Amino acid sequence: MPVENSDNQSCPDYSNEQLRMISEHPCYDPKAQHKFGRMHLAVAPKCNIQCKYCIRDNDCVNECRPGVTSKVLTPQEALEKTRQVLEEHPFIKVIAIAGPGDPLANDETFETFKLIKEEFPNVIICMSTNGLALPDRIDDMLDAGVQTLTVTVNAVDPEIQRQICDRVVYNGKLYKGKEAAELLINNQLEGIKRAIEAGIVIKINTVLVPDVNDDHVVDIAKKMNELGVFIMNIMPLIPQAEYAEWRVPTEEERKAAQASCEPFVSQMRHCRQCRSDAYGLLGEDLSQMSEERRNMVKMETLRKSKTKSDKDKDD
Ligand SMILES: C[S@@+](CC[C@H](N)C(=O)[O-])C[C@H]1O[C@@H](n2cnc3c(N)ncnc32)[C@H](O)[C@@H]1O
Ligand code: SF4
Ligand code: SF4
Repeated sequence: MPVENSDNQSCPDYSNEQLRMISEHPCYDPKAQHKFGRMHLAVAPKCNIQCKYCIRDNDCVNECRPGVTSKVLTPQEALEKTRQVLEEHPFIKVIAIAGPGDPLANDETFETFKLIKEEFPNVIICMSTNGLALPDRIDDMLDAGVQTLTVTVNAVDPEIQRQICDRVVYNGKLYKGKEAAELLINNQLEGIKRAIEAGIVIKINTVLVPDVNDDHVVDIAKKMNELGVFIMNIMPLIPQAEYAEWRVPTEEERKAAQASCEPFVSQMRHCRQCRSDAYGLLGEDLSQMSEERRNMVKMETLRKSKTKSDKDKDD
């Protein structure tokens, strides 16, 4: 069944199973965001590239941005956390690994997913990567049960990419400058193509960096359309690291970028730029709540599920 989208979009035909996953994934379907939650397991601290806007931090309790976590977990700790959280919050349907580094640069990612898939075969397994190692790890990802995947694509032109990331380590070798940017883009495009062929549903993240890639996002969207990417998430730059002095794109600039890309790839407009250990509904990160507030949310969830089962019995 083709997914509803613009006329000139070369969307693959999605299977019923893929459509079910999309409808239960709070980032892929805006209607799912108030019903279903996701949990990020922070098991992946290392990264194989250095984006000029990224700072990865552990022990951050109060900061709410990508790349931070309170603690890096081992695969076994991640499994135990999943047991506890899914029991208390059964509305969480997606178990994801999104850092604090790059999931494909950490073998713990695959160990964790295998443990989780064995015990919770019905959850949606999701991952977020820069895509450098994607062509090499598709089979490992399929073995580990990955079904939905986000790739961060900030440029499809190496001259623009090198202004955002110009250092990558691939097969033990350091690449710099334009060569690094070219390698990253080629692997991302090849990896996305192969992942889609393998049945993985793809979202891309694009960090909107004013005066660097803002006029270029539409070229990214056109390329993603050719590949059959499901949805594109244009996120505003959080100024830090080498981009600490850069300006944040205005709301108008972000909306204009989304509008220019919409004819080519559907746009996600409800991203919360979550932490690497966020869990719960998108707008209600339980990792950031006090014990007391968490218990209130838990009681409310139990109350709602009891009301629903009472209503189902009556019907
Ligand atoms: C922390 S990364 C983890 C996954 C993976 N390493 C990646 O880059 O896709 C998750 C997302 O946060 C984004 N991100 C990191 N630092 C950011 C910043 N300063 N401003 C906006 N987005 C940022 C990344 O580009 C990526 O899309
Ligand atoms: S790929 Fe992800 S974790 Fe690595 S430097 Fe870039 S944003 Fe940070
Ligand atoms: S950062 Fe955005 S895309 Fe990722 S889990 Fe949060 S809301 Fe979804």
